[in-house]
Amino acid sequence: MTLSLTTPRPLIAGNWKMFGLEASLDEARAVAAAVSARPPAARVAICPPATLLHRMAQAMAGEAVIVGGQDCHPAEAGPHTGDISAAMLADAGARLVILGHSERRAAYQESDALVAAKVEAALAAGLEPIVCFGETCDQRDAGQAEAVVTGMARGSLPASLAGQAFAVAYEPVWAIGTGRTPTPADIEHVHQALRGVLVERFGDHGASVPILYGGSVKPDNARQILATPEVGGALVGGASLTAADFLAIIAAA
Ligand SMILES: O=C[C@H](O)COP(=O)(O)O
Repeated sequence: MTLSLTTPRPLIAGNWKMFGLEASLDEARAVAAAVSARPPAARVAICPPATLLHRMAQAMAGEAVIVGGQDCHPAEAGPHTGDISAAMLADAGARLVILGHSERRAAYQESDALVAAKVEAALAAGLEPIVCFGETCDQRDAGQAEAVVTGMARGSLPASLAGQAFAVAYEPVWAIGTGRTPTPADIEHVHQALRGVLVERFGDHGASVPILYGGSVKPDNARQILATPEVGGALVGGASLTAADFLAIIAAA
């Protein structure tokens, strides 16, 4: 990864999804111990399920690992059974939150407008959002990847992000959990298009917002993916569940 003085540190974020019980905290502790002993070039985050958030944040206190949530409700509080607000995430110790992940867009019909409202809620609670976009296999095959992803970005990134700390993630749906990845050229192409949207929306600030890649990032492909122009980090699913694999990806940044 080529870094200039104006390039922010890359971000390597682990998304544990709906995996992890109390014993899994040992993996996070192992990650924290390693990155604290030998600080990496990248910022490191882990986003556990909500049940582990508070305990992980306590375990990571004073460590160089940021703890984050995987979603939040757009409202500050209210009668929303089963939901969690951004303020609750922050209260539990989260400092960032993943929003608009394709698994939520697909399972709960989350629209770009809803994702944008969640981003507003996250900012109000002082959380750094990681906002996700990605095309399906059919959309890629139809040559629509760039148009789909930039359209999602325009609809999901509210103007209030101007000047705020945030990241975006390009996650092709067909690459998530499949072991398949786009070519570096294809990743660069979509990231360049996303950079164009970020600059169009946020000017100079948009030029420095990290654009993460996510979708089957593993220890054996991380170095190549992270060296791709315009890749500012990774959003890692399965390989973030074990300290050994996640640390290998962190070391590649
Ligand atoms: O949020 C993470 C992504 O969905 C990638 O998941 P994966 O690394 O298991 O493919």
